[in-house]
Amino acid sequence: MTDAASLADRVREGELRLHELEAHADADTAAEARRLLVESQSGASLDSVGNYGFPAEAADTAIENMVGAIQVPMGVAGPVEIDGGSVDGEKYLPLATTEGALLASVNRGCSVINSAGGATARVLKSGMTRAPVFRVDDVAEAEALVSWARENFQTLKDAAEETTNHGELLDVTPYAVGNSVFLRFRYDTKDAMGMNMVTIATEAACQVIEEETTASLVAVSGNLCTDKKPAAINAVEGRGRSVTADVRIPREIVEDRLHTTPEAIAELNTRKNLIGSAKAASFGFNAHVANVVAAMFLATGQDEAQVVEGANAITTAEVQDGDLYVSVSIASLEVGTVGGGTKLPTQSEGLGILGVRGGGDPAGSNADALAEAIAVGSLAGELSLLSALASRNLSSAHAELGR
Ligand SMILES: CC(C)(COP(=O)([O-])OP(=O)([O-])OC[C@H]1O[C@@H](n2cnc3c(N)ncnc32)[C@H](O)[C@@H]1OP(=O)([O-])[O-])[C@@H](O)C(=O)NCCC(=O)NCCSC(=O)C[C@@](C)(O)CC(=O)[O-]
Ligand SMILES: NC(=O)C1=CN([C@@H]2O[C@H](COP(=O)(O)OP(=O)(O)OC[C@H]3O[C@@H](n4cnc5c(N)ncnc54)[C@H](OP(=O)(O)O)[C@@H]3O)[C@@H](O)[C@H]2O)C=CC1
Repeated sequence: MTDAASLADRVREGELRLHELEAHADADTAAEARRLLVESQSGASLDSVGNYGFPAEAADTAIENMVGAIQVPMGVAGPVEIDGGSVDGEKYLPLATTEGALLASVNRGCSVINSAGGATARVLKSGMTRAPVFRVDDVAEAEALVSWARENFQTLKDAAEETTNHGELLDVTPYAVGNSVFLRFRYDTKDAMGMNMVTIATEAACQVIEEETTASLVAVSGNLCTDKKPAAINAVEGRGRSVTADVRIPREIVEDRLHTTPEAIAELNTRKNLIGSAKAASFGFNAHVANVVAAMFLATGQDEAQVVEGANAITTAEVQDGDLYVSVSIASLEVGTVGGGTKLPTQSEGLGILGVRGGGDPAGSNADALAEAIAVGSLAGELSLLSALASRNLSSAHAELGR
């Protein structure tokens, strides 16, 4: 019997395990069986969680033990005019969030950017990293490993690239601490965010290192990568895409549309985003770039834990000949348009709104375009929030739209 109730009974009786139901029924039935089990054990209703709008099978490489889907509302801001290295023209920005006032804020920023003639965005550096950690006997061996890695880059590149059609090893940077050696591998992963790709490729290179040197691999990830943790190395060296967006806004537009002045925004940016962040020892010298990064990550199927790195952003604001110049530079924005969650039906539609679904031509251009769109969305959000703070209407806006 493979109906959901029978499957749930068989799990209760210890005949089947919760995670192996897909071997006995289609993915939707397996998810329904799990809901029945969880509902009976917890007393919770999972009616809404079970009311999802895609075949459960489409999520088979995205989740295990699936019971349904959490639905986050999605909206659009814009369209916003972007002059990018890989994205060009008017684009609606897809954002998924539960924070009332966020879309209104980004929308206002987009509308002001349009009135100023559009924003410029460029990816300035690109490369996904993986840094395995090796054990050696002492510092003499550490030095020998570091020298070997420097002299044998081509050998490591050949081994790594054997595992992928798209990935290219760009460089390997060694770091040694006593008898621990870290080799930070950096790859061009084209349109993939690349964490699976670079982990597989680096593991192949590590095998060669163990064969050719005295070093022992302790772990393919030694945290100097650094993935999904706050880390200065990403803020300084970059990880994924390092992307910048800017705009110059005439004074009249700042006064009419943002209810403040270029001077007030520039002062606020210095005291809040620069001095305040420095005093807090924050990596994020910005107001709420993470808001836009998180919302666009959810809407386009990115790995949501990497919002940690996406918050490594600096916002600048200055008065130029009476007008306002604002920029946002995100050091480590880890995005892809193929692989991972980008394949899911709703997320893939989110990418479609930006015209960046799947692989780009040339390879890598779609992920660059996505990074540039996120940077412009962040710029719009910064502009609007800084204006709301400068004109003292942040709390009233949230009281009106978010409660
Ligand atoms: C809320 C506004 C935009 C009002 O701003 P306003 O200027 O009073 O609004 P308006 O009614 O005059 O409309 C201006 C434009 O805003 C947009 N707009 C206006 N309303 C909507 C709406 N309902 N839906 C969609 N778009 C909307 C729209 O573009 C509109 O132009 P139009 O299209 O009409 O020509 C403004 O007060 C604002 O941006 N406030 C800031 C809110 C914000 O950024 N919240 C998120 C961040 S807060 C947080 O999470 C982080 C924090 C604060 O803790 C970080 C930190 O420490 O700094
Ligand atoms: N393994 C880990 O340690 C971690 C994994 N993750 C997860 O990894 C996933 C993302 O990894 P990622 O490697 O991006 O995705 P996938 O593992 O889904 O692999 C994407 C693959 O798509 C192929 N591909 C097809 N067209 C292109 C193109 N135009 N550009 C680039 N690649 C293309 C590549 O194959 P080929 O290589 O053959 O060329 C590439 O390896 C996410 O689900 C994330 O949550 C996140 C953090 C850590």
